[in-house]
Amino acid sequence: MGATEVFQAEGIGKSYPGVRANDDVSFTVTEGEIHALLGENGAGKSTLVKMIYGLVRPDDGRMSLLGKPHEPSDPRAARAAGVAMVFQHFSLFDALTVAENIALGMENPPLRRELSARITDVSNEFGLPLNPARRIATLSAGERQRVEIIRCLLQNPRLLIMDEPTSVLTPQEAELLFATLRKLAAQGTSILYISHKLEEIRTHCDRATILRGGKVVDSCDPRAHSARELAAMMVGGEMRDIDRSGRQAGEVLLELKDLSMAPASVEGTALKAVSLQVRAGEILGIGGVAGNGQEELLAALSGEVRNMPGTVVLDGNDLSATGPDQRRLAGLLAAPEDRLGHAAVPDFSLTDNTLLTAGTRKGLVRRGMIDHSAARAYAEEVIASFDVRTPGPGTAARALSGGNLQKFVIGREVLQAPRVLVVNQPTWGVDAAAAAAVRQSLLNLARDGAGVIVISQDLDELMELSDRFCALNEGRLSPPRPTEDLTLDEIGLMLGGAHGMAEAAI
Ligand SMILES: Nc1ncnc2c1ncn2[C@@H]1O[C@H](COP(=O)(O)OP(=O)(O)OP(=O)(O)O)[C@@H](O)[C@H]1O
Repeated sequence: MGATEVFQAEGIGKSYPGVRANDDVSFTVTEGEIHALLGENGAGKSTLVKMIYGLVRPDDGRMSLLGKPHEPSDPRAARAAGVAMVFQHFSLFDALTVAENIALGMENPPLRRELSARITDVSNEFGLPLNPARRIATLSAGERQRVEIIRCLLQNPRLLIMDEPTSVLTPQEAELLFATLRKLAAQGTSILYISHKLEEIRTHCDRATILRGGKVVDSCDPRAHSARELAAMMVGGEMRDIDRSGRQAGEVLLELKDLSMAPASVEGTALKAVSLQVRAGEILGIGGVAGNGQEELLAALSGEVRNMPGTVVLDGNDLSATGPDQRRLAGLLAAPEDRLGHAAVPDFSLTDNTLLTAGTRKGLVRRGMIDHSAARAYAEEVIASFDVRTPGPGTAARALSGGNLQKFVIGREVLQAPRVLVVNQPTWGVDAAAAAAVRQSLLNLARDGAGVIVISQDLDELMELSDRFCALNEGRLSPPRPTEDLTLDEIGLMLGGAHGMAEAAI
């Protein structure tokens, strides 16, 4: 045994109804190590870290931290033992300042002035620029994450858990985060890191434990493997290549003409004279840092927000005054970014969740009557076609792992054969194999003659999928450019000045 052990799990098990989420999981994290947890959606990563952080109790096995038994009854006990966790979804109050939010999470907060000074110290020490007096509402996603990280660092954790921390960050913000994690590791803090971004894990992690179906199937030095090899270990088989063939741009299906729209909330972004065309058989990629009007654009297209006459035209018909149901019937479908709450009702079964968007177009609701067996059959079709890992269509949406719910949400729209499909962050939190499947389904949809708009912060994804690319920047859409000719530098320029970018690059 070389390096000092900080955390150890031995034979950990946890079952949910119909699912063995963790099965005989054993692994060790050593001092100052950045340790990746890898696995497909539903492999059991979140369940495992929730047990370490005291949110879930294991059914079997033992954990130890710094040589002592680790059996936290709640997160407070886990924090007291030296474990901190940064979640995928932030839990910050928009109306309060950075310092006020951090004070709220502390057991014995010091006086505000002293706390602000400590926040500034930690932020300087770890290169995470943050002003303690700023209101959360004014911060970018990357800055909000810094608040969460600094909150954790003030506890001097021995083990810091991060669940998909870079999925909301710009490339510059992600670099800043890794520089911070390196410093922390050099000081002896151990980091347990969940991510689906394999290149990121290869570059920054010292060790990887790979889970499949709740079991540890491998452990390796990720730097010694290609991303493809890591993906193969996760799925237990070879990755298939994406097939981009067979697409041909045809007639214009959807046209936005000078679409302007007030923001949905005070924190929102106004859309400013957005114009675009989507042709049959093509994928239009829209890049940009979150918060630059992406949600507003999706709401304007889905019909959740009505538009000025003549601004949204599908197949020559003005849809601007119509709501979501009429747009779906006409063939304009949308899958929003926030899957739990917006795209799906958490407490509804998957069957009932099909009714939300497929009710009319798939004939699951006729003259106000729900056809339950048709809805169930459609849910089953989505589950089978999109490889959604779940005990069945009666399962509540909230019981699915994040990536599996995303596959369900995208599948529910794709299988309705839209004329035009708009998706926002289609593979956010989705594992490499499932992301490839989701992307392939969008390519196939376009190949079969639909128009697709992909809104995403993942530039690699946009380069892989889109025929033309435009950037959304403070509610303005740049003119489209053919993706083939674009270099990453040019894309950077198109995104340049986007909200949060300049600051993150400092
Ligand atoms: N509260 C719960 N109730 C029922 N089943 C659950 C619950 N939480 C997790 N599961 C199930 O346990 C399994 C493991 O889920 P978990 O969220 O740990 O996976 P994951 O590897 O983190 O996935 P992802 O990468 O998609 O976040 C999944 O099949 C999931 O559906």
